[in-house]
Amino acid sequence: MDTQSLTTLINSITLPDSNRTLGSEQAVRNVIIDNDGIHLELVFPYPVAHLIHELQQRIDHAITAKFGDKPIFVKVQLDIGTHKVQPGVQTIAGVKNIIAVASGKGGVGKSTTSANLAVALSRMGARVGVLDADIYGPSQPTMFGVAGQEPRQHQGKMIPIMATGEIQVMSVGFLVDTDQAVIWRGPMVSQALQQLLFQSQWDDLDYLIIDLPPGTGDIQLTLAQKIPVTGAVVVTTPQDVALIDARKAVNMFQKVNIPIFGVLENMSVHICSHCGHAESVFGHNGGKELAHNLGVPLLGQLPLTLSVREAMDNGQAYALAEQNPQIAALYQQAAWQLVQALADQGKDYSQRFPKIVVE
Ligand SMILES: Nc1ncnc2c1ncn2[C@@H]1O[C@H](COP(=O)(O)OP(=O)(O)OP(=O)(O)O)[C@@H](O)[C@H]1O
Repeated sequence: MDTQSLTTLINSITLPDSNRTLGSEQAVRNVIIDNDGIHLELVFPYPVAHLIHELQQRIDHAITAKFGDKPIFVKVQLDIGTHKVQPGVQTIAGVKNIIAVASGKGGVGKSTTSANLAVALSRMGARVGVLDADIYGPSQPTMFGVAGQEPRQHQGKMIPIMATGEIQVMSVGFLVDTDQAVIWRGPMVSQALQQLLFQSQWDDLDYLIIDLPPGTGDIQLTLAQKIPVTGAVVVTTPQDVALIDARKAVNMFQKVNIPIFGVLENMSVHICSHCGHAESVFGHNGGKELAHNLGVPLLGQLPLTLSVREAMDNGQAYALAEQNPQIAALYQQAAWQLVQALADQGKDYSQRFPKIVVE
């Protein structure tokens, strides 16, 4: 056994639930063979805690089959970078990547999706935040069970509220009586969103999820023009009225050069909590077809289930994932596809170079 052939073998191993290999991800560093056994270091551009166990088994199998039984020591590190955003918009300190979660139509489960994707990403080992940009109807404080809390101030900045699972949450719901916000007009709404984002002291986030209000109004315009967005997730139910509006949201992102990382179909089927019967209440596969037509991944098809509704209403977003492995697996699969799509985006190196001024 020599290092070269061992490295070639390790490079050919595929990642669980992916067609990527350790080689295609350039993940393999420092393969060392010594008296103790085999030592290898893997570096990934996305969180991988969810797949480490299976990956380790694949590595053990492959090496043992070819080179016989030897102790194998695998060290895993994350190197999640900052990726490109719309031209002309600067990235923010403390936030590597912003993911906008949008829908055309209201009530399709955007906030539910935002909260659950955040939980999934956190459980996968990423540093995650959620910004509730639904100024007229903030729901993240409720879903994370932190409603009524007030962010502390530090050196003129607001410290996001820490929800279970180490998720940093900011919402207009922490700052104002939301009944007042209903009468706000365009410029105030836009101002509020920018304050929430830029005046918060985000602590080294790999991903900040922005839960947008439905539609393509003032908030979306501000987002497109002023906020450094790496990409978007579009949430829809399978029914035609939701899909028509979802396409409008897609068009908006495409116009402003924000890539769509995928479509998540919510409320795909209703699962009866008594007999387990699945019924397509809102039609069949609409989100799947939208994703296909756009040429983007279908991140998942989430059922309409009582446990999800109850968990969201009771501030149990994190507990849902721990108590309901089937639902957790669907969101994890969605988050896994999302971070892979995001990692394919070009990197942003603008912060690394000094500005050159020609006089
Ligand atoms: N998969 C699901 N199963 C059961 N209930 C769900 C599911 N997805 C969302 N819900 C429930 O549907 C309601 C609306 O969901 P949510 O608030 O996430 O939608 P939204 O698109 O963010 O709404 P809005 O347009 O008001 O911002 C909530 O009560 C939520 O708990």
